[in-house]
Amino acid sequence: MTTFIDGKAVALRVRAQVAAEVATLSRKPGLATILVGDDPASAVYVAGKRKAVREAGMRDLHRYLPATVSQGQVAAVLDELAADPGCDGILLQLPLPAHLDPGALIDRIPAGKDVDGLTTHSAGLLARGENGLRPCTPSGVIELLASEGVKMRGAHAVVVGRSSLVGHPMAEMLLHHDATVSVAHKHTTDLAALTRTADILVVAAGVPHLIGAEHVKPGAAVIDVGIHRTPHGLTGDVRTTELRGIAAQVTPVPGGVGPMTIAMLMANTLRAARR
Ligand SMILES: Nc1nc(=O)c2c([nH]1)NC[C@@H]1CN(c3ccc(C(=O)N[C@@H](CCC(=O)O)C(=O)O)cc3)C=[N+]21
Repeated sequence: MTTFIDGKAVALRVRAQVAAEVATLSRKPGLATILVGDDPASAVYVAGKRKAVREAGMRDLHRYLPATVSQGQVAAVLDELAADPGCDGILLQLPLPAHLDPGALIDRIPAGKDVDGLTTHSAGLLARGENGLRPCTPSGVIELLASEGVKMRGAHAVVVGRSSLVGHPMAEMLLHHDATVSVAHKHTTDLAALTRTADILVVAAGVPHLIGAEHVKPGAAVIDVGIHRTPHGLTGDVRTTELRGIAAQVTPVPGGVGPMTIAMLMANTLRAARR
């Protein structure tokens, strides 16, 4: 029996809880999403985040900047939001146009407003296991595993992908939950041999349909972080239908990890506002 994890339902629960707590605050938390340029996928994700902000009873402080904007102009917007007491969280949507340096811009966000958990400061707190704001997508994966009762302590977790947005923080968060963690990437010599030893398999490779039945141990929990727009609709990094009857749990795309990313962003913004 394979359970298809309903990420949308878990996300709605998290968002409802955030909204209930926001309603008790004397001041509405504000989240600034910053979208640079006209990448159509980014526009969809940012629209989803702004809708969630409004539905949580928070203030939408969205900024749009044209693709031709300079590094200094983006920095000025970030600095203005950093100084604004009504702004509790700042999210710079990635990817940025190629002429901009994302690392330098992200690091202008103060740690207390880093609701994406992507600054050098937040990454350092995560690496040291200290309190801080955590990246939303790996937080959402942890929340999904917990809500499904998947045991992390002592499990072998394999993370496919090592990006600073997902793979790397994901591995660290699984470590903090006492899993034994392996990280695979494009230079891994025998991917299937490694992933077949995984009790928990988190796939964040950015390669459509990379993972199939031959990669999965019977009874494993498989989390698909990939999201790709094809002429036939959205698909992930996992050939999910092949895993029916093999995996114990699997997340669909859409309706799996994506909605959790947005839910954890709302939870981070509430946390940032409280401090
Ligand atoms: N600074 C930054 N922070 C991010 O968190 C960030 C980012 N940059 N860049 C891109 C990725 C991607 N991402 C998603 C958010 C929601 C869905 C989502 O809601 N997906 C829906 C489908 C929505 C659709 O139609 O595409 C689902 O999977 O069911 C997906 C992907 C956040 N990202």
